[in-house]
Formats: sequence, C-alpha cells, structure tokens
Amino acid sequence: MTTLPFPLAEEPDDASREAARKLFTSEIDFLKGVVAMDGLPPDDRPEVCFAGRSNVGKSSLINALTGRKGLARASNTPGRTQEINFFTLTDGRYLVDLPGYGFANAPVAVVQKWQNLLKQYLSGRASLRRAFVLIDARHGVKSVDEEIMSLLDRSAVTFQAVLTKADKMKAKDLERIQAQVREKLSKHPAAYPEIVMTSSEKGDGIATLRAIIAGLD
Ligand SMILES: Nc1nc2c(ncn2[C@@H]2O[C@H](COP(=O)(O)OP(=O)(O)OP(=O)(O)O)[C@@H](O)[C@H]2O)c(=O)[nH]1
Ligand SMILES: [Mg+2]
Repeated sequence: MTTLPFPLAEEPDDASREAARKLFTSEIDFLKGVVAMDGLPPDDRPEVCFAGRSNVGKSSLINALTGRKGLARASNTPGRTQEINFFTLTDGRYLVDLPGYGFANAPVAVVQKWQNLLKQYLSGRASLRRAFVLIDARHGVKSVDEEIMSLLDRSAVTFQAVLTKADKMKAKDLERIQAQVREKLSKHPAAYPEIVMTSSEKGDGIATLRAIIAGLD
C-alpha cells in the first residue's frame, strides 16, 4: 500500500491522552490580549498559535481544546478576534489565538493594523513551536492561506494544517478537500507532514490535537 503524503494524524494512544489530560485542565486561563509587538509576554516558554482566515473557527477550537465554551470569544462575524490573545495551559505554556486574515467585518485601517501585527508575530516569535493553520473543510486552501504558509516557510516556523467544521461536510467531499489541501501543502517546506481533521462542534479530532500539543516541547 502506498502512503499518501500528508496523512491524517493518528488518534493518540492512552499514554499520550493521559499526558494531554494533565495539560488541559480547568486551570487554563486567559492571560492577556496584545495589540502591539511590545505588548507580547516574554518568550520564555514554548507556545503554539492558531492562525487562519477570519471565521474559520480559531477561537471555537481553543474553546473545544480547553473544554471552556466562553474562554475565547467566538462569533459568526468575521473579524471577531482583533488582538493576539494568550492563554496559559496548566504547565504555563501558551496557547495563542490570533486575529484572522482575509475578509473581516471591521474598518480597513483597523484590519491593516492587526494584519501587520499578525505577520510580525508569525515571523518573529522565537518561542513559537508550531503554528496551526486552520482551513475550513468546506473551502480548502485559499490564496490568502498560501501567503501565510509562504511567510511561515520564510520564517522557518513549522506549521500544521487543521481542517475545521468537518461536521458540515459529507465524507466524500471531505476526501476531495483533503486532496486539495495535500497538494497545496506539498509545496511548503515548513508544512508538518500530517493533517488534523476537526469539528469543534462535535469534538472530532480534539483529543488528537491536544495530544499533538502536549507532545511538543
Ligand atoms: N458547525 C460548526 N461551526 C463552527 C465550528 N467551529 C466554529 N464554528 C462556527 O464558525 C463561526 C466562527 O467561529 P470563530 O471561532 O469565532 O472563528 P474565528 O476563526 O475565531 O474568527 P475571527 O476571530 O473572526 O477570525 C462561529 O459561528 C462558530 O460557531 C465547527 O467545528 N462546526
Ligand atoms: Mg476568533
């Protein structure tokens, strides 16, 4: 059997589930919202971030991972998250919710400002262990996603594609989108060679993603 490049990440075994459980407890807390690079907390511990187009489901995914519905503010309005929001895991590591890129329901000047911040953050954060790049399972990789992926290539930040809203798709259509995502990822040297399929709504892929995060140091 030939292995396709960029297979789906495997379900975690019991040991990694247990390690992840210790990291994702009710002690997870919001640390701060940052609007400029000089407001970032010191880069003295590992962190992972969630990037993606506006409305792709970044904040919802953080809520699903932490099991706390209202922790990160999610909404149907693209452009909800306008700051870089830091959350602290049980061992002190950071989870970072980013503003979206692409269309946003906010004034152009404001959008420009947070997009610049986002790009500066993604290209200059020494403690960033992995960027999860979220892709809406209904739409696949768009050109704005490719721009961000290229920026991550240039900055040598490993990124991993996470498909979101899988609950909205039929299995056959998911396979088609997965194929498109694989083809796009294969052009990016910084792409981690596994994809995670998620639904924050139904919980698919959440244990897998927790275990991936717990396994990074
Ligand atoms: N059906 C379904 N809806 C989802 C899922 N994840 C997010 N949504 C919905 O998608 C919309 C956007 O979610 P957010 O989490 O706010 O998206 P975001 O990427 O943080 O958006 P910005 O902060 O605006 O960039 C909300 O209405 C969510 O309820 C999912 O897995 N399944
Ligand atoms: Mg958000």
